[in-house]
Amino acid sequence: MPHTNASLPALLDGCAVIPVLTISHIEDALPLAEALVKGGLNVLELTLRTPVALEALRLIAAEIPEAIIGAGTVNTPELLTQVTDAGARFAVSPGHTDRLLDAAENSLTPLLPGVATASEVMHLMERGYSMLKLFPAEAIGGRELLKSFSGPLAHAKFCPTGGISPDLAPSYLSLPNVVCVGGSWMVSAQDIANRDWAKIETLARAAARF
Ligand SMILES: O=C(O)C(=O)C[C@H](O)[C@H](O)COP(=O)(O)O
Repeated sequence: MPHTNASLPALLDGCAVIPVLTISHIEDALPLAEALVKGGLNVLELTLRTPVALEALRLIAAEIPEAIIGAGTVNTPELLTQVTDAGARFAVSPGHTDRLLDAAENSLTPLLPGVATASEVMHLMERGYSMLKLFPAEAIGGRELLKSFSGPLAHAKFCPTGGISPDLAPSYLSLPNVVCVGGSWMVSAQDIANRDWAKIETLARAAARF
């Protein structure tokens, strides 16, 4: 039986906001994840955009058991294998390819694949996926696009990400086809560079109330 991401809703249960992390310095990994978890956000997406990302993933997975750590930017089958080995509980991609979906079918790590069009939603639903990342959400129509999808693609559920601010997040979350939103507003590069973990925790706490 090929794997889809049917296990994702249970893994993300109760999570409305997924912080999208980009870590440039390995020594930031643990205090950053700790601040988010303390603020009430325990599902984290760590992007593979920096040279230390895999090591940071491994560290958070090993040291912070309260965190449900997933990997973002998982754009190839090779990366899916690497993040699985590093301890990722789920993987996220900005889009999808047949190679990536074939690899995900044989992986125990559930994939949240990215979509931007109705055809892509149909393609993924045909392959057994009903929970999808809408990316880049704001740039491609955001809430209006999701409302338009809800009629003809009623069974698809989304985690919109890309350009979502704390002002916009609640109105995304009020849509019936939105399960959670992803965003980086509570983990800005500037706050991480300042090692302002208290501010990040405060922003996380506000997001956890959405
Ligand atoms: O690296 C990836 O896999 C991504 O797709 C990145 C993130 O989903 C967006 O960059 C988050 O968007 P912002 O909230 O606008 O910062």
